[in-house]
Amino acid sequence: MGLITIHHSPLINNNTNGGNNVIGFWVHTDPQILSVLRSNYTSGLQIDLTDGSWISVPSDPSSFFFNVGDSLQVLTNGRFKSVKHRVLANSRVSMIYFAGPSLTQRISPPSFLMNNEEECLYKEFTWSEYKISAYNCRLSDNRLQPFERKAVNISLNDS
Ligand SMILES: O=C(O)CCC(=O)C(=O)O
Ligand SMILES: [Fe+2]
Repeated sequence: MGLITIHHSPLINNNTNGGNNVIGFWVHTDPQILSVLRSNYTSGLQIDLTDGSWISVPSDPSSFFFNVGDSLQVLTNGRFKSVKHRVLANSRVSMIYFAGPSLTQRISPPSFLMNNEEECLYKEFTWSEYKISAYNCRLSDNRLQPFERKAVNISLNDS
């Protein structure tokens, strides 16, 4: 299953916000498996480095940007991270294909990926269970948290 969206984050004068960045799309992780993004020549997409700083993704209209979603984080048992990101209001236009599972699909890592004794970080759930749970969360929440088996601390710097 998939979904295609087109985003336009209009340019908003920073002076109207006391010189602070104006956010076009608030911080979130993508819920699906993989997001494939193509943008115009305008930057604005930023990744949360979890230490309070943000790194900008350079715009390149001749490249695709792939982003790991929450479902792929679970499918790889945390090996691939679904990073928090946001978009600044900056005349940016992007088109994104979100590749997601079907509603009844169980999301859990395949056995061939698991090392001996490796424990699943997440309880098994279906994509529709995730979606129902996500409706009760805020956009910026860790929407995988209700499915964690125990407190997992996944940071960008984990090996
Ligand atoms: O507009 C962008 O570059 C990214 C938008 C986004 O993060 C999303 O739609 O999930
Ligand atoms: Fe996103």
